[in-house]
Amino acid sequence: MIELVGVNKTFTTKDLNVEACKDVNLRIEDGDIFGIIGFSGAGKSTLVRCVNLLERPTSGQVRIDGVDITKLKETELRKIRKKIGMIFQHFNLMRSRTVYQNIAYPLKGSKLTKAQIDKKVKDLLELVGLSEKLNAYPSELSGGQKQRVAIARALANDPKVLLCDEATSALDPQTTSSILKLLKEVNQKLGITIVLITHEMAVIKEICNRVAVMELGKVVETGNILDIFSHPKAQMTMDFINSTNPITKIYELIDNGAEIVQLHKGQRLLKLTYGAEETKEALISQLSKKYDVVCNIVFGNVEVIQQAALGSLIVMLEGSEEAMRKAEAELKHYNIEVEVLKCWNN
Ligand SMILES: Nc1ncnc2c1ncn2[C@@H]1O[C@H](COP(=O)(O)OP(=O)(O)OP(=O)(O)O)[C@@H](O)[C@H]1O
Repeated sequence: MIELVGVNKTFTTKDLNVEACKDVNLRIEDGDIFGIIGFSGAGKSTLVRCVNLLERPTSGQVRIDGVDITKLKETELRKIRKKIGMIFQHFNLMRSRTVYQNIAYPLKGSKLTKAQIDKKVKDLLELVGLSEKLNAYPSELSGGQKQRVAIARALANDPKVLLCDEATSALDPQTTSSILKLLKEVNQKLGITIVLITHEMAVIKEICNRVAVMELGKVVETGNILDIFSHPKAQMTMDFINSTNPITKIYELIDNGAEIVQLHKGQRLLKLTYGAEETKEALISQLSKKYDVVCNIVFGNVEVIQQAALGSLIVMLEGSEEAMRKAEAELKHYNIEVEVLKCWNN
């Protein structure tokens, strides 16, 4: 388990102090694929580099399996670092060495025999699907292939944790997907905990089970991926979620005064977000019967996150003020997020 306790990191330059991480408290369980999302400059890279002390926190603790590694001597720290692999946006491969040599490099000075190293490298190449490229040089590989080599190299020392610093940001969507699939395989087959930083919610959605949202050095929200997607609290989280949901087209339509969102007296436009549990209730049809409101679906979207359905609906509600207020309260009672997008009088 990784715990960050009250982690602060301030960079002091000639003319200013930058507080890159402010009082960060996080707990990452063994086996998690933990995402850290934030815009550029939010402090994600600094935070993830604090986990293996590539950056030393200005204050606070970094506990790995209960041990505060900021207090360890250099030799002890080196041992811990071997158990924390890392991959980067720009791969950081050694250009003058072959794929095979890149992967074997971290095993230099290990107790393994040459034959054992050879087996290990070949097994890793097979795991990342690049067995035929063992004698190629990095310049002869695509971006996705380079990242596969970097993953194999990061796994050479049998780490317990793999830190991924924007590992897919330089890759096209299809290659991103294949690398994320590989990371998931690494997590499931080898039981390696993955900490992944990104500025793309689509990446988080595809493989993470937990997420922390960072803004200006602070963690503004953290939780299970489905809870975060179905009931986000921080504005920053909502912005990230909206960035991957086609339903947010509605905001553009409202801004442009499109016909489809024009309201008449007694109408109200709502956005409803609901998780798997809530979909079991036929709530929309019940509402109409119970509260004498008309509820028309304007459009909707359902996506599957961590094998659970998450729905969003844009609905037009029509009825008396009292009836609509009660209908909205009923929706909230069933744990459905209700956002009033527009009322007839404004
Ligand atoms: N070595 C450094 N010296 C001074 N300031 C730094 C240093 N490293 C990072 N910073 C500053 O710390 C803040 C957080 O940077 P960081 O790279 O952690 O953010 P990020 O969320 O990873 O952004 P990006 O996605 O653009 O890499 C930024 O304002 C950055 O300029």
